[in-house]
Amino acid sequence: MMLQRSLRRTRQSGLQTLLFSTDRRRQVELKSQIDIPVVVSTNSSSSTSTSTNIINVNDRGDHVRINTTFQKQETDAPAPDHFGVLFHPIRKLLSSWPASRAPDTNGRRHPNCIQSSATMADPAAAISAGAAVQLRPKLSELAAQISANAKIVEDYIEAQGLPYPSFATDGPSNFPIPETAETEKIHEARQALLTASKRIYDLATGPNEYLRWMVWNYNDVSTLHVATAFDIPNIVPLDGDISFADIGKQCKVPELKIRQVLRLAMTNRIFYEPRHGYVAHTAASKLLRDELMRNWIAYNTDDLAPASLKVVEALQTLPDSGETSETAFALAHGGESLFQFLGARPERAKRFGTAMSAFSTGQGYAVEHLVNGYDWDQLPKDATIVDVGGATGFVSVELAKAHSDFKFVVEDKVKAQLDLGQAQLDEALKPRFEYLVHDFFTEQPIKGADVYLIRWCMHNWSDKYALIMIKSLVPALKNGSKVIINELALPEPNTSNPWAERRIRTLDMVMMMCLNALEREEGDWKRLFAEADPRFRFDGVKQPPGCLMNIVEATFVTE
Ligand SMILES: C[S@@+](CC[C@H](N)C(=O)[O-])C[C@H]1O[C@@H](n2cnc3c(N)ncnc32)[C@H](O)[C@@H]1O
Repeated sequence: MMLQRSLRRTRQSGLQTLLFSTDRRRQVELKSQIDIPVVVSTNSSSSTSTSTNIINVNDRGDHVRINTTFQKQETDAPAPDHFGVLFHPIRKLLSSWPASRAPDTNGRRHPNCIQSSATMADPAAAISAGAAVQLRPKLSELAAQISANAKIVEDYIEAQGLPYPSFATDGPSNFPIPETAETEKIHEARQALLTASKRIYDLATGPNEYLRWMVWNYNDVSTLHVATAFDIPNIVPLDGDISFADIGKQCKVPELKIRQVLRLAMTNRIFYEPRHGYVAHTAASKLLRDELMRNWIAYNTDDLAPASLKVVEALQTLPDSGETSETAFALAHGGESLFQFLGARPERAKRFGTAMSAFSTGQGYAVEHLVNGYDWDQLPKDATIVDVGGATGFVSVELAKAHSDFKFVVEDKVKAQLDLGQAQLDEALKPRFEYLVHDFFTEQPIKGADVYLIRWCMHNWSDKYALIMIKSLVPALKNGSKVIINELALPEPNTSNPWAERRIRTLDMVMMMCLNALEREEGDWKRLFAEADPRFRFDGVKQPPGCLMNIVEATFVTE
């Protein structure tokens, strides 16, 4: 009866919440509106009767409804804690969240998620519980979450004397709170703020309007396209303003049309009108002067947007293709694959390179996550690492700095990249480095290395080619050789922070559109290794804390 005693105690004390310890890593708040009739718990045996209950759980601020069916159970095992029996299904749900799938950037389940991933007993049930989280938020609860989390964030900014977030011309271009161990909680609050804000906006819009607006988003993209293509961010002075008429003259576009475009852009806080007929910069429009941002926008508007309108045709005419030449991108660009297209246009290739670096050099993608997030010390002290598709070898260089006896072979098909890496290599590292032109679709020439590292290469290729890539390694592998792949492993739906999830699912879609490729789930990785060779032991997927990428590992076992 310990649960009943606890509930009674809570009601008597007038508290609104109970603290429920699920595992050593965290505590979950449960609203005290729990009314579950039959629970028996003793020190030596436990039993529950069958009953179906709807429990309103507030899991760190999110409202969740879970339908729980309890089977009648008799067991001699001591109840793990006073909620252990009653909440066994929920407890299982929460604690089965595997460390290898740390779902948010800080290695914890996102506060707005209740279900775990592959290892859960009934992922489908959990996903539907997760869907309930997303589909049935209450406006007032969301508003309360927004208010509470905004206060946490604001208090921190003010206490630290940081610049206040703003779209004013002198506003900071990034959210002002740095990502450090100390600010972890503040960033959690910011994430919760973003998630609740999006939900309340969607809810208050309603499905009908929401859909109409969603499909109109290309107009927003078009304003960015026009602004950057006509160099308007550089025409508008950093201080002061300029008339629509003068912008029109400089762009050789009628004033009226410039005004039409910019006044829509202004609704997104890109430029603003400080006085009638005049345009000035906001913090966002100022960023459009930045070369990385302009490359990112141009790559998306010129190269990808036309491809996005060809996805239907690609799926209708070439649904099963895994070829890079049979993609929506190729349909939109005269039959050229992305690689052919870039190969024939050095300027576009350069722009693609900088756009990609803008996307993937952020904090969550830093090489240090691979250097610090994998147990390299388990390898022989003088291990040989082959950096397959390693470009200049910059990843190997970082590993070499941390492990003074490791040796490296950097392989790439593009000799120019290897030459550049070799030219930049520190004298002290030279004795431990080799560079080799190699096509990763052909047999691996470096035999018996301890690790074959593949970073950001596999997601460019369909399973057909990913399989060839892994099989090409097999003749070189010795017993115990490891294949380490460092890129993404898609989480189960609703198990990660919703913003991170949208980002990687968008990337997944882009990989299909451009290359008939994909971002893979843990199960996809496991299947690839099993298909490549039965001697692979799949060791799983890890996500270092704070990292947006995953480390996929398999060991070749012959003895
Ligand atoms: C996205 S980059 C990844 C580079 C690096 N591993 C990293 O972590 O940033 C992909 C690399 O694969 C190389 N590559 C593409 N096709 C290749 C092939 N068939 N054989 C070997 N390298 C290839 C490219 O030249 C490029 O350097």
